[in-house]
Amino acid sequence: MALLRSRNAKGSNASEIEKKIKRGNALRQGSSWRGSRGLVAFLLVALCVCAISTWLYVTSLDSDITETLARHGELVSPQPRVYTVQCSEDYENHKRYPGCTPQKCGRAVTDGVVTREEAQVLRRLAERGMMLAGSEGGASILDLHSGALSMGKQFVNIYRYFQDQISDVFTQEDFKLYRDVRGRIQAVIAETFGLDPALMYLTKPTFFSRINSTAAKTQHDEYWHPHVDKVTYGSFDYTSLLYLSDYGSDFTGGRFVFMDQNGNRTVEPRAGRVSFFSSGSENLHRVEKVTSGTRYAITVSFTCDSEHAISDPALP
Ligand SMILES: O=C(O)CCC(=O)C(=O)O
Ligand SMILES: [Fe+2]
Repeated sequence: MALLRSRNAKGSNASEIEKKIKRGNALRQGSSWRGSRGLVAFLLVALCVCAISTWLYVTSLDSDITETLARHGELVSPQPRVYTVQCSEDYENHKRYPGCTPQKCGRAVTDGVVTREEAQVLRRLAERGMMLAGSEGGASILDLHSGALSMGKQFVNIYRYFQDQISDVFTQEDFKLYRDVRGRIQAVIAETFGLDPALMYLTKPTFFSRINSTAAKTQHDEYWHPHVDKVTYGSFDYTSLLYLSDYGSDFTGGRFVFMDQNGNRTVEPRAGRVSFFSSGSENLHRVEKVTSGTRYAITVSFTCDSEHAISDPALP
């Protein structure tokens, strides 16, 4: 009996030990599950941090832009949006022309000077002209005044090369529209910078540009380099750009960027939008590479020096 009891006692001891072991295992399992839950939470947080940093990095790559002066979707009208900047010393190395030489420098954007319909007519004119030839690389120009048109890796004079065919491509009305638009741009520049429009002259080059994402074949195709118009073109005192297509729908990339010391400021092209600025190094700028589609614009610039004046383009 005693043996039996002691065996029984041993038996109940054994089962208690077994229970304890099971409880211990269960507890250990529970705590390891809790441990792995902590690990999963940690991994999730780490993943989120990675995703947010990648997103921040990608958006910062997309734009080194500090400020957008005019977005594609907004209509800047009737008054131009004007940003004043301090004039550079560039003008001091040139003869001064009172009533024209920049005393107030800056940049401005307006959608109230050229209608979208007029921009479309000018764009068709550019398309027809460039259909005659065009660069092999991504950037073609057509200078209506000199007749220079990109052709392959060179330029041809459309007026000489295509002679009589030209009247099938451009009409007198096209040239009249160019003149009207040029006059309106001249007036808005004069008004904005406090100039006498009669003392400003159209200067060369004045050209249509067509840019797409084809790889550059020559230096002429490398439109994206930062530059100062007064240095690049010499005679320019005021530059204007009339956009003939829409950023975001006709093309991507291709924003105009003012490169200031404290950041980049961009203008998003919009058909009919005129962007204008004093041409000195206070307005260092570049065009972003076009990543898809085709971008059309016209550069129309003015000088204060009558010796650099050109007449409006006309059919020969
Ligand atoms: O097309 C543009 O937006 C700018 C062109 C330009 O910088 C230039 O013609 O000098
Ligand atoms: Fe420029």
